[in-house]
Amino acid sequence: MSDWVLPDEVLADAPAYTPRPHELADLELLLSGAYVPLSRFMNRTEVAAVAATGTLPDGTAWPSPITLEVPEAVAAKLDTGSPRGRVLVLTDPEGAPVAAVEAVELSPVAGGGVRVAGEVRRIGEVLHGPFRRLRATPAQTRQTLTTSRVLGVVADRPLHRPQLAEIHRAAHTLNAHVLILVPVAGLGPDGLPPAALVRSILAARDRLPQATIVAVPLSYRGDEVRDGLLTARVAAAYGATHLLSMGRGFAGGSGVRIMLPRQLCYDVRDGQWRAADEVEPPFRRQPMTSAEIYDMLDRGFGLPDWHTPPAVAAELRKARPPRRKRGVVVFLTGLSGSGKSTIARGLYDSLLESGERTVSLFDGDVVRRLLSAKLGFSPEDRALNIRRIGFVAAEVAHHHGVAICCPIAPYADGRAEARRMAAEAGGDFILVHVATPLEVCEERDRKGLYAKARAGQIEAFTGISAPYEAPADAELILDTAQMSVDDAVAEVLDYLTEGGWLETTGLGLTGAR
Ligand SMILES: Nc1ncnc2c1ncn2[C@@H]1O[C@H](COP(=O)(O)OS(=O)(=O)O)[C@@H](OP(=O)(O)O)[C@H]1O
Ligand SMILES: Nc1ncnc2c1ncn2[C@@H]1O[C@H](COP(=O)(O)OP(=O)(O)O)[C@@H](O)[C@H]1O
Repeated sequence: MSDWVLPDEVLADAPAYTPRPHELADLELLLSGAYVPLSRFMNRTEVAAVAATGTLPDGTAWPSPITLEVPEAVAAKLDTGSPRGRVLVLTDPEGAPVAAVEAVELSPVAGGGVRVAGEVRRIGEVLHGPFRRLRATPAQTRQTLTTSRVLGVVADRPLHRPQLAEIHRAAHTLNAHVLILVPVAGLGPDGLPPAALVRSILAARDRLPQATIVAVPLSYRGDEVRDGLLTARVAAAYGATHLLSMGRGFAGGSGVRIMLPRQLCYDVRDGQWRAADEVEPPFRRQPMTSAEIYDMLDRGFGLPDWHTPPAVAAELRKARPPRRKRGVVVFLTGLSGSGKSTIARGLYDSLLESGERTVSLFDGDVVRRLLSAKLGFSPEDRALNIRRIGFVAAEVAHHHGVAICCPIAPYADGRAEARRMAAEAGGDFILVHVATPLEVCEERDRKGLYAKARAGQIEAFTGISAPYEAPADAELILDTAQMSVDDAVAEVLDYLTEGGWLETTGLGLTGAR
């Protein structure tokens, strides 16, 4: 830690900025000492060293850059040369100050934005968020660990019986206390929201050996090897001497020894989980894969007792109700005049008629008049428009409703953000690309806008003078040049029915024109 002095009046005058979620998670880890010996956002030399050699300049192994990037407008308010001018207050998403960073170096990054390097200092407690009581710091956690061996387990997925058996076996072999670290900085690899993951782990508590459970703001960056190394480092900071690798490619070299799991299987003769080679094939039952587990939950089947303790199964049923009860966002994207609103209305009417699900329609006109009043069509305004739509749609999905939205949404980034928001709210997201060719949309020109755009009377018109990034991740693609309105609506309804979001019976198509 630095001996950085930070008087109150300096803080009061300092600019404030809310970092992105993964940066806030890094900030928490820096502040809590989980990234020891690192205590600051990295500077250029450190980032270069990590990229080139996988070490900090002092030789400490370090897999990933830990950086903070701010918009140019924020960086412009900082003066690295002056002790008062280089203070940046970092706030949580609600705007409450969490920390200050001493911006000793600013470096522009490709594609806009400026990287801010410097020490961080906590200036406010994070008071909110579920399961705060489980957020012990590494120092607090280490104090409670009295055994010489501590088996770390990064529980980024729920613990079913095979994993529980594995933990028992490893803890017994090592004669170690168990330290369960639950990553809570974002969606888990199975797409479970953090609070649901923690609940599922707590539900397995009485099936664990003596264990300490800690929620850690760890998030994965998408590179399994580096993520594994960083996780091992964090586990060591929390006091783990060993780390049980549960399907993840952890690697040693960070002060912990990696325990490779043995593939256990269920022995139908006595209901025990044993190493596969200890059970003869006719009596062996393999653990279920994540895909099998989630498929059962999606279809509303209970998880079997031989595989999952009932209390864990109950939590997972809550977190992931069957699709016919789960919230879902149906997001139609496409050019102006492609047919989004017409299909959305047909779908909405059908669902209202069937009465099977609660449904909200966020039609373009209503959105632009109310939710996004005063926004225009610059890339920034469109992004904000889609963020707002994605936000309210995710809230609908959170409460198990169906949200239908039909903005042009021309940018892949905005659509991805809407998808993420739905997932974080525990809902599903179905992207429907209404892929009617531009010529057909222009030919229809229902509102006469294409003619005006061609005549240069409307600036930045999608498809003419502004981009439309065709999705590569659409669940459904409809070309309305080739089909009737009824058929287009029926395709979406079929998709929802086949996927289990709607019951198979009772849907008429009378709403579609
Ligand atoms: N410059 C420009 N580009 C595209 N569209 C324009 C523009 N100016 C006005 N309009 C009208 O606004 C409707 C699109 O609004 P959206 O909210 O769906 O757009 S976006 O998702 O924010 O890009 C769109 O309606 P739809 O035809 O229903 O798609 C147009 O009628
Ligand atoms: N299969 C179809 N699906 C949807 N709209 C269609 C179809 N065939 C023709 N159309 C016509 O295309 C136009 C689409 O307009 P609209 O739904 O407002 O598009 P958008 O919301 O994408 O701007 C409507 O006049 C509609 O009647």
